[in-house]
Amino acid sequence: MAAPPWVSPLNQDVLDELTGDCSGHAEQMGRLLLEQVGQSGANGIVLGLSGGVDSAVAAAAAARVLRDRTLALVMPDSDVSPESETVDALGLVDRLRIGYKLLDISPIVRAYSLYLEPDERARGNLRARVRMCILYYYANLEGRLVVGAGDKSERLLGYFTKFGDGASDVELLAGLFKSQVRKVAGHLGVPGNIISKKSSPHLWSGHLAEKELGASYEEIDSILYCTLDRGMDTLEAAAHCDIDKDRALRIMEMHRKSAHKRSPPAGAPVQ
Ligand SMILES: Nc1ncnc2c1ncn2[C@@H]1O[C@H](COP(=O)(O)OP(=O)(O)OC[C@H]2O[C@@H]([n+]3cccc(C(=O)O)c3)[C@H](O)[C@@H]2O)[C@@H](O)[C@H]1O
Ligand SMILES: Nc1ncnc2c1ncn2[C@@H]1O[C@H](COP(=O)(O)OP(=O)(O)OP(=O)(O)O)[C@@H](O)[C@H]1O
Ligand SMILES: [Mg+2]
Repeated sequence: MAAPPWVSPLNQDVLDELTGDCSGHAEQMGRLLLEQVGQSGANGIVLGLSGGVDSAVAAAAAARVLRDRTLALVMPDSDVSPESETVDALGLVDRLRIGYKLLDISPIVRAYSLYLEPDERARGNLRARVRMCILYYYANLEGRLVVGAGDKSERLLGYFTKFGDGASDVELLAGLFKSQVRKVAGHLGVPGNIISKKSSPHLWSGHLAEKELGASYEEIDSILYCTLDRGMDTLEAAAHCDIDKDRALRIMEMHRKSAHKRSPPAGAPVQ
């Protein structure tokens, strides 16, 4: 089968280097969770479980150390979420033996839409923000911390909804590129179909991450790794990774333009 148009040939050595030894990451995530729950005095954690690989890894890491204190919220919007995602999320909850609630957010999103002019992107981000509100509802109700599952690739590109899925008390995957998350998922026993499925925010029908981003995660991870972790300039990284230079420049442009999503709001004190 021909590769989709947003995928270009790639230097596999770079990817092999960055996904090299992933054996310690699951333990690190467990330590971070225990430390944050311990220090805050929280009763446990709550996380959104979509059926995608990021939240599956977060849930599996949490189940290892806080099985009885982990609540997974499965929150499809039945107007746009594929049913297969909910089936995968519920299957994982069963396998991990963690507590869960299934809540269809479609009536909530529809209620907003009664009063707001239509816009696909704004409504898509609203879905992420409705999920955030429900996560914090349960955090308040049951004394839990909200655990976010944005990976390093998404965070560095700003590929998340500000104050939506980007809002949390603990970011569990922020140190792992998407390629690393997929490998750690294997160590944690996440089912193969969740690991290999195409990444998607499902904020609207037919929404696919790599299509919207215009590059594959392998390309994105290689460029971000070579520039930000290994200190190459963008064109050097593009040549090193065998990636089209305009694509590499676009990736780094997304990184620069999204700096505001990784910082406190302008004017807010940082201490
Ligand atoms: N320079 C600046 N300084 C300070 N603030 C700035 C700003 N530029 C924009 N802003 C603010 O940021 C807002 C835009 O950010 P935002 O509301 O997030 O919206 P935006 O970045 O336009 O959209 C979110 C993106 O993340 C993707 N996403 C969302 C959720 C989950 C996932 C996933 O992978 O699962 C992916 C989604 O597909 C979309 O591409 C602006 O409306 C403005 O309020
Ligand atoms: N239907 C859903 N139910 C519960 N939480 C959700 C749902 N959709 C998204 N989320 C939350 O928003 C986060 C961001 O979604 P995102 O699509 O980036 O992650 P993912 O689905 O776990 O993995 P992938 O990025 O590979 O699709 C998820 O990790 C999850 O916590
Ligand atoms: Mg997803």
